[in-house]
Amino acid sequence: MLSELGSNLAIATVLSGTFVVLGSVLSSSWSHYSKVRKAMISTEASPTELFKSSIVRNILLDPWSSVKKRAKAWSFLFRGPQVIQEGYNKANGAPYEVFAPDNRYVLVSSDKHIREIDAAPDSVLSLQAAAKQLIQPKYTMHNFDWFDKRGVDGTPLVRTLRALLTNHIPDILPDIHSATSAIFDQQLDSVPLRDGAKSVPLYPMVKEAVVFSNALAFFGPELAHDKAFLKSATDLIERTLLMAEIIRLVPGCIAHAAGRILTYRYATDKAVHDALLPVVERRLEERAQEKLGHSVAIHKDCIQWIMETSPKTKPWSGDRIVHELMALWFGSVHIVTTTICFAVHDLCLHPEYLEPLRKELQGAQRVGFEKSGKGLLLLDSFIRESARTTPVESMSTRRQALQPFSLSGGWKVDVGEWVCTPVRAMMKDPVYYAEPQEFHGFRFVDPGTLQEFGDGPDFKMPQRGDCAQLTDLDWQFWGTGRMACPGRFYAAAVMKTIIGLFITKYDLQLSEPEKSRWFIWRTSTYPKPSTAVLLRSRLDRIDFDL
Ligand code: HEM
Repeated sequence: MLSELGSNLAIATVLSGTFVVLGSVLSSSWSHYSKVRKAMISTEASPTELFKSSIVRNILLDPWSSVKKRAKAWSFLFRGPQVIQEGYNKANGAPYEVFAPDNRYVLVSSDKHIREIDAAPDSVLSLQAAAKQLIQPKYTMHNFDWFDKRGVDGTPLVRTLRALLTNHIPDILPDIHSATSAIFDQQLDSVPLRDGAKSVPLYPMVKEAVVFSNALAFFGPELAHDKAFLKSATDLIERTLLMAEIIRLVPGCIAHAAGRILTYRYATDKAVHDALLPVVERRLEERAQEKLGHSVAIHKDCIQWIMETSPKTKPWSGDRIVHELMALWFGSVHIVTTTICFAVHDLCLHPEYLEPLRKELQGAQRVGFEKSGKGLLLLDSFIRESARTTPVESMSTRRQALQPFSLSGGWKVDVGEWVCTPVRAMMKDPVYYAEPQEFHGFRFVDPGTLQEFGDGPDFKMPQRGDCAQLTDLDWQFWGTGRMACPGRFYAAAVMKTIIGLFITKYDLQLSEPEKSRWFIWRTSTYPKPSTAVLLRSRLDRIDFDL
């Protein structure tokens, strides 16, 4: 589906791009012409003076630059990370702008400007509004018309994830571990053994494990074991990506019609909604029964916690809870899957890290991880370095302006435009990281900790003393301040569990290391679903049991 997504988007883009570049040049020329005409009527300026103005010069004398500008905006779809990097290199720490076909983004990287974004009220800069533009929930999430402004009807989701799910991690890790191990065994069973190894496409293998983990954590064991539900819920993610992109790219006047047709033709949101709703309604009923003094089943999952933390004065309806769960599902499965895939690629490319990581996973550190869902410092550093060198996202801290917003120094963000951070470029900047282009899996480990794991190769630590951890908020990976990802502790624990299984169960290498392993769409770098890994079962393995 992801490769289908890539090729469908490419074809749709080339076709609609040609029309829209021409159309938008014509329409922008027309609107500039009208502005000039109005200006001529309303000012004292002579036509000659006005003719010298930049607008007239640009549009009437230099239509070519308008075409170039639009073409560049469309090229953002295929080379977004590069466009952002080029702007970053020129800006020298100052804000700068980039254009996509459907929007203008102002990118900021200094501490001062990032703090200004975080301090702006939700009624001025909104993460929710940016997310709404990104995934078009009205069409992709069963008509979910969420609020632009955060917390209008409470923020039970943030409390659910940040506190309740985080505390619950040690309880669910053993199930996630054993289910993932079984998923891996099953996937390998269907593949022939050649020269002692099996070649398995990595992305579907990881996706199945993440889908199970998140379904268990969010919806509970009943739905996590329902294969038909998991299939629809998995399709929902990739179709949402595809549909939202098409709706964003077609001209505004036909976006609604396109949305309706796509919903009718491709959507799986109804199936997911209809499977979740009775479960949620049953929970609401149980809560009512409990209030009357009846004893009811105990559930520990996000359905239950969102219900319990929703505002007492105006509790959320079943439908509202389901919509929130669907958005949570979409936002979490994909990013965790892709981040794990790149970390596994890095394990294949840097096999010298495997032995110390195995020692850690089979030693005393593991006990701490089982109890708290935290720790495993070598693996933590390896994942952080992998995400630093190959981040899925090139933009973070996205905020859409609901009112005009000005940054200190004069940069303006108009209503509808976004302000965000160039996370990928920042993570490759020598200002923040020594030898930023090089991969050093134990960059963030304290040398004493590394020594405990013995006499392996002499790992280079270009940033001695920097013991930053995966879940720390100093690197834009999880966003900024009060909006920073509330699911990061869960995400880190699941990533360590799944990557830990690859490390302890297999010797691994890329099947075709010379082939490209990713493709770009807008600001995202996606692992190619066809990339396969050669897995050799480690007969002498002591499994990383939980
Ligand atoms: C590698 C995995 C993940 C990454 C890189 C990631 C990254 C992010 C980022 C960059 C933001 C925006 C923060 C901002 O703009 O300031 C965010 C928000 C969010 N994330 Fe994650 N995330 C991940 C996994 C998860 C998971 C597994 C969950 C759920 C368990 C989750 C739930 C959320 C929610 C609900 C928000 C919105 C927070 C709000 O509205 O205040 N994320 N995440």
